[in-house]
Amino acid sequence: MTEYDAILLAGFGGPEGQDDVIPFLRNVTRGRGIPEERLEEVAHHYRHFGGVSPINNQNRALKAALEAELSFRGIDLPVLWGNRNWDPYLADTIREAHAAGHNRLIAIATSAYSSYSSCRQYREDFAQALADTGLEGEVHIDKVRQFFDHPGFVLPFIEGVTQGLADVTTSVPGIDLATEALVLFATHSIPSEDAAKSGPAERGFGAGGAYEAQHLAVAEVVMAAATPVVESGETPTPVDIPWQLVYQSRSGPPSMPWLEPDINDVIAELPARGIRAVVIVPLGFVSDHMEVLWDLDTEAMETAAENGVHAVRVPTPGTNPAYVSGLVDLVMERVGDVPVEERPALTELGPWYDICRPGCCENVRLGFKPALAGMAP
Ligand SMILES: CC1=C(CCC(=O)O)c2cc3nc(cc4[nH]c(cc5[nH]c(cc1n2)c(C)c5CCC(=O)O)c(CCC(=O)O)c4C)C(CCC(=O)O)=C3C
Ligand SMILES: [Fe+2]
Repeated sequence: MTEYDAILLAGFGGPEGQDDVIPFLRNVTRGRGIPEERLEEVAHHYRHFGGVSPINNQNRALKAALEAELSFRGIDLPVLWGNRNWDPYLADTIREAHAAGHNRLIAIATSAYSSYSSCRQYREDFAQALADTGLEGEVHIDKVRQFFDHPGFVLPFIEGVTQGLADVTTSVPGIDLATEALVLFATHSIPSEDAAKSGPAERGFGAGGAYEAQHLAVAEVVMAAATPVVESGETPTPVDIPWQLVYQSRSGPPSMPWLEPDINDVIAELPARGIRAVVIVPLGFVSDHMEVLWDLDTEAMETAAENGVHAVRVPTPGTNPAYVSGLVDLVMERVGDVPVEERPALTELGPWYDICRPGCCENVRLGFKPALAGMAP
């Protein structure tokens, strides 16, 4: 048994009004070398929605759903919510936790895959929050494993793709799913250099690192489970529907390589490939972020319409009961010190590590920063 006295739900944070937009963007991009034009562009996405990101309300809803699930299971752990880049900030949440007597926290970061931005940066910000509050040695923070292949995270995507393919079949009469449809698994692009450094070096993941390998492995699981089976003839045969991993939300200077191809470039080529419909899966996102509302629902949908391609976007896990219950399972496997071989994982890559390996997801440009919940370098 590992004794924890609270769950720390660690979010990214987002603006909640027009006045928050610029200060929020400055928080996110401090020291990052993001070009001014890119910031203006992103500010415009937020301004379009009244300066309000959906992310904070998504996290409020997730917190409430986790509390309900914990109470239903009779588990006495409060859920404390803190963000990396906006109010409520991690440091404030941790200070309040300590004041209320909670000193052994198990963190859930709202991010499923391995990379600097999606794992290590959360761990660095935990370390920074303890330094800022002077609570090093007083408050202890562990973090649940990256959960890209946990059934709770994957099931909502399986439901969504199944539903999306059914929608395509009815909306585009006579479509042949095997030749005229395409499932696009979309995730956040990251610098190629960060991708290569994602995950432990000794696992030998190749150029795209653990980040790309994890997305590809989960996409395969989703396709295998969501593919319709044709019942005609002797043996039911699954329809072999083409799918592809694509990237979105590229930032940084144009001279710096980021993961490609971009979802819009791929959609623009679809008429030439004879594709008439796409199912867009926000595989890299745990809930409706600005990247989903703008980059997918606005931009990618527009590109699809311009090219005469029917497009449906699958829901994010959000507060899907399977996801909420899966997150509680992830906490409870740590509380119960459940052995690795008994932990659920739907791909060969997992279950991922509780304690990140030395050098895992380091950022070569920003240099070394202390991080919690990992092995000593
Ligand atoms: C992998 C990844 C995730 C997924 C993992 C996770 O979920 O944590 C993610 C999530 C998010 N990213 C978000 C917002 C932003 N990300 C930016 C910048 C960047 N993201 C990066 C990567 C990722 N980002 C990177 C490599 C940069 C370049 C600068 C840097 O190296 O840090 C910028 C600056 C402007 C721009 O450059 O686009 C903004 C505003 C929001 C909030 C959205 C909302 O408000 O709903 C969320 C959830
Ligand atoms: Fe981001």
